[in-house]
Amino acid sequence: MKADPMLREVKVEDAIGLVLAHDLTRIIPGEFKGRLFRKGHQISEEDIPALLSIGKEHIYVLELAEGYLHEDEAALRLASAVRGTNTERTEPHEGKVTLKSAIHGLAKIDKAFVDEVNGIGRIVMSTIRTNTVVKPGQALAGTRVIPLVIEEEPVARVERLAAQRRSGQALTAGSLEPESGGPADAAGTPLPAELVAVKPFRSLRVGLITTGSEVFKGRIEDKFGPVVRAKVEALGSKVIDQRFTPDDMDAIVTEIRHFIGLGADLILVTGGMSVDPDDRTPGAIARAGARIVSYGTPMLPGSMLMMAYIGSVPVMGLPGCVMHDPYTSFDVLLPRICAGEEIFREDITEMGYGGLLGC
Ligand SMILES: Nc1nc2c(c(=O)[nH]1)N[C@H]1C(S)=C(S)[C@@H](COP(=O)(O)OP(=O)(O)OC[C@H]3O[C@@H](n4cnc5c(N)ncnc54)[C@H](O)[C@@H]3O)O[C@H]1N2
Ligand code: MOO
Repeated sequence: MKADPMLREVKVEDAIGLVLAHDLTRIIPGEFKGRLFRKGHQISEEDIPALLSIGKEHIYVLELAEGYLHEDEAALRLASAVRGTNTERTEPHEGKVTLKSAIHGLAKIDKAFVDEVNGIGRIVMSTIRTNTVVKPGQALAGTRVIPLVIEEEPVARVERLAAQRRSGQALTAGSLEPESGGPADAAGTPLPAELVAVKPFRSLRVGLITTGSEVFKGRIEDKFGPVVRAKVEALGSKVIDQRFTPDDMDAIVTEIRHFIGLGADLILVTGGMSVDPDDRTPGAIARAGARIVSYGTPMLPGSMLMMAYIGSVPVMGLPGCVMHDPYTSFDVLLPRICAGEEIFREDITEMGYGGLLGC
């Protein structure tokens, strides 16, 4: 391999007293993968057998020229440029910097920005998917550059892209010219964008309505309530009350209005969502005066879910599979609602791609 002009190649036996230019990794399959020596380590005579054992007969000593960055510094600058609210940054490790969540919340990752950065070349920005629920300490993004030493320009370009994106200007691929289409408020004023960030969950007061004559009349025990309650509580919200109704539209409408009157932040109506004559929930949500965002969600399981709003209060019709399957369309939408986001028709339609999980 051709040596970089900033790196002086030295035989290991001649390296005593010199300083390593980068972390050195040891891999023993099935046992160990990690750093054997840290960048900046001063080589001593005892290190020589270990270096030879990982195949190093020569090492690089770093002499950085003007306008060039070491991989650690480049990774740090990239991570700092993209880091948003409620994130923590690690120190470089083997040339990589990780951004982690500082809180339990909803990861927000700007996919278009990530694509743009990775299109530059020799720069890696690897992230989890946006709208993932994350715990404190969970990794959100990793940054690194491919060469050990890189010109400053591509890193500075990411910094410029990040600054422009944050200031609410979307970018056309490959250019730094702003275009319309960035995040904006209702008046069309551009909003600052987050590139890698975590939104905290709000504590919502949730009204739960369980429909079904078989449950109402005591023929079977309610199994929906405990499942929904656990999902709501896991996100830091609370079910303020659970009301039961038979398969009767007026009764369901009455309970929806009851929770609106109580000032609930979210209303969940379980069961009665499919095609039987006794399935009254979608009609009841509409009759209660809701604006229907969608009846039908292109995700399996969870295809019969209804997303609606009465004023600003989200109302969801939850099909039977929410009680049965561990991960459905409800588990995609609930965290976003708990993070204070409004769900639009487009959010629903894009759930189809990758949404076939079973059922
Ligand atoms: N021909 C079609 N069949 C089905 C369709 C369809 O589009 N066409 N959709 C399927 C999907 S998807 C689902 S999900 C299910 C059920 O949806 P529903 O929300 O209408 O569920 P129910 O009919 O109300 O109940 C189904 C099943 O679950 C029991 N149940 C309901 N609530 C409770 C509760 N609180 N506790 C315990 N058990 C409950 C209920 O007794 C029924 O056995 O429909 C598919 N079929
Ligand atoms: O809504 Mo069903 O909810 O796809 O199994």
